[in-house]
Amino acid sequence: MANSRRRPARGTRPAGARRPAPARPAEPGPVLELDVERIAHGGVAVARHEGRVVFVADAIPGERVRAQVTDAGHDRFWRAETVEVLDASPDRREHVWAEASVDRAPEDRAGGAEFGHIVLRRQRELKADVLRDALARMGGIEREVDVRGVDPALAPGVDPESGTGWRTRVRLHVGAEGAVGPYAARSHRIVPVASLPLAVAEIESIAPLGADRGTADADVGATAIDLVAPSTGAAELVIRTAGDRRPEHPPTIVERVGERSFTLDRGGFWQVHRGAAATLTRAVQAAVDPGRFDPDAENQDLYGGVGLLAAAVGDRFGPSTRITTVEADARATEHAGANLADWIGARAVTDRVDRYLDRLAGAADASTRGLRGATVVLDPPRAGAGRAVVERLTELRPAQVVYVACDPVALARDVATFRATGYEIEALDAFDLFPNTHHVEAVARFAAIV
Ligand SMILES: C[S@@+](CC[C@H](N)C(=O)[O-])C[C@H]1O[C@@H](n2cnc3c(N)ncnc32)[C@H](O)[C@@H]1O
Repeated sequence: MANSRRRPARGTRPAGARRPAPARPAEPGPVLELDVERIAHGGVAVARHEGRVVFVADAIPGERVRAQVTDAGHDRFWRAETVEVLDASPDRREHVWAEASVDRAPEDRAGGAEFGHIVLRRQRELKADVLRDALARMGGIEREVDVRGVDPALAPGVDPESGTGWRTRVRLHVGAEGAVGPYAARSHRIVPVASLPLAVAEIESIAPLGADRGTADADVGATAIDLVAPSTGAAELVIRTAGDRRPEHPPTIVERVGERSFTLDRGGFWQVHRGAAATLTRAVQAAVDPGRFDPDAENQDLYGGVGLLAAAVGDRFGPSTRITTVEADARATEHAGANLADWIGARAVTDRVDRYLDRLAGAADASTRGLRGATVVLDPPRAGAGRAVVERLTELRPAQVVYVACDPVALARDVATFRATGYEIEALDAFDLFPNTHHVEAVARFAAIV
């Protein structure tokens, strides 16, 4: 069971601790001088060597770098790590996290901040490039898009210049001999760190960092330490062990977004950037086309979590708006029901979205409207909604779908399915909810073209 706040004694190797992955894959190759061409999905850059693509980490398009090939085991491409920057981009800066810097050996670079050496403006341009390229190649549409930073007014404490101080959830791993830290950039090797600059200050202040604080969590069989800083109440530290099971009544926390409060399990899903929930609330409200919105239709918040985006829709269109939030996790649905209790028209359902849509399709006949005329908010996990869900959803002919996407390639694949089923993108916005990483969030509105 997870336990919080207990600080065990220093010491021995934990029974269930994960062994670090080997620092290098099996087939390291040569050190190359590479001209870096463009950015690829996943935060690595693309260069070429003797006709072969080389994915190179910690480089910026336009730079010339020396890179160690770490994986030469593929015919079509190799992987490499920058070990020296020979001709630096004007957009290169000192890494915001010293422990993730290119000055360190690649295997000792902390993961999770793979754009931290790039000025924010350029990070956002690169994210826009990836999104535009994915939409063109996989979605078949040419579309310009800007990636916008979070409005500083929505994220107190976040530094809008460096893009630090935003992460409200952090997982540190506990390894052999009690080492505690994030994983290295491209392996499961634990990198002990003295700072967590991407995290909000409350998390940094309670995290077991640095040699002096060390950790003895290993002694209680800890495999990870989760740090959670909700927008109300104190930050918490939760020790995870190998046999962890979710307790019947997990501790809850409360997150505030504007005037609204959302209760959720402490370990439950919540948008990670301090200003993300408010940013997406605004973005979804702006994305819904009021001309297509019918408050009496069977509006849906699919992959609804604890009801954040259903609330966004309800707050825009009024308390009698009908909306059903659908979520696979029963505890989250329970919270969604309570969080949305002041809406007469709100319902929370525990189900997998694919099964739920199948049931709706089965029930939609002359006597029910199904999703005709409805507005659907779709906020799937990183893998996207997928072809089966998009096909089933569009068969039900909603008036509009507002898709919140945290992966450009998954979005682009789903765009292709939407288009094949008679829906087109009408609006697209993108937000930098993960500064100093390669991740980007997009909000798109689809509507039927026939
Ligand atoms: C990206 S989160 C979005 C949650 C919510 N919209 C928010 O912004 O807080 C995706 C949610 O989908 C849920 N989920 C994942 N797979 C699902 C599925 N197949 N059917 C229903 N819900 C699912 C997860 O539990 C998670 O709460």
